[in-house]
Amino acid sequence: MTNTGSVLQARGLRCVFGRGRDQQVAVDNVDLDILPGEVVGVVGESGSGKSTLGRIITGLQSREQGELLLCGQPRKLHASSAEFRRFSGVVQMVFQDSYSSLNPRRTILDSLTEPLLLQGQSKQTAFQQGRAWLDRISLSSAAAGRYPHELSGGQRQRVGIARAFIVEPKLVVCDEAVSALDVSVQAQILALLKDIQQTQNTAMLFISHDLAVVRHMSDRVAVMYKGRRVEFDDVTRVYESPQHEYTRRLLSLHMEASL
Ligand SMILES: Nc1ncnc2c1ncn2[C@@H]1O[C@H](COP(=O)(O)OP(=O)(O)OP(=O)(O)O)[C@@H](O)[C@H]1O
Repeated sequence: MTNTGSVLQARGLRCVFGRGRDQQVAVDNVDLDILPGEVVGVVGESGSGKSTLGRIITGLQSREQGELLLCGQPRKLHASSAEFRRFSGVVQMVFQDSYSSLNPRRTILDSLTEPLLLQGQSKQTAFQQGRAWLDRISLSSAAAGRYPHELSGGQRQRVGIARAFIVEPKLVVCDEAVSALDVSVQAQILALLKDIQQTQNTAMLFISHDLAVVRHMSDRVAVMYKGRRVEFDDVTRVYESPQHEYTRRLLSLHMEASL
């Protein structure tokens, strides 16, 4: 695979869970590329392999096969904490449940600045940046010393987003980043995410089962079906003239649900 300046280049990714008759091919021969600053949405029904794909890219999940380059650097097949750390300045993740990225026993400022400290920054510089980020995500300075359970779901997700972007990674994988939030809060969080992503010109893999949200956020969209990427194109083209039968079905279900 040649390095074309893409933030992410993936060829033939494959991930299998279980053995024998219980074997489940979660991600099956998936190719993907993401350009600097581009937002690629991933849609598909439950169990189609969206999260597994995102976890392979962030290094939280091993894969059996496939080449994966992040900013031209090959990522190993096996997930490990060393591999995760090696790429932490390049790729970060925003989880559905912000409790997954925030340690319940650590203060908000400690959790927020952890990625900076892992990169070797001094505590003083990291805390300074952390406080500036709290301001940027519209949290008061009092939030610095609070614990995750003392914040609302929306505030926690703001911190989860800031924690992912604080190291200025080239790529952020968002897995159902707003699905756990009230509809009224979702729009604010999406606006914040888009604003930070555009200001930092960060590429994003935006995984969601919500087709309207993906259309709003993405430049291109990949449609997953039974572990396969069945369509991958400009978001308007996919939504207005879907080529694959499964995409047409998914879109018509979405239309019915929104009537
Ligand atoms: N750790 C695991 N162990 C065993 N099977 C798994 C594991 N993670 C995922 N799977 C299986 O892999 C398939 C893909 O799951 P995945 O979570 O990637 O789908 P998804 O499209 O993200 O679904 P959802 O929208 O419900 O989160 C599913 O059949 C799932 O049951």
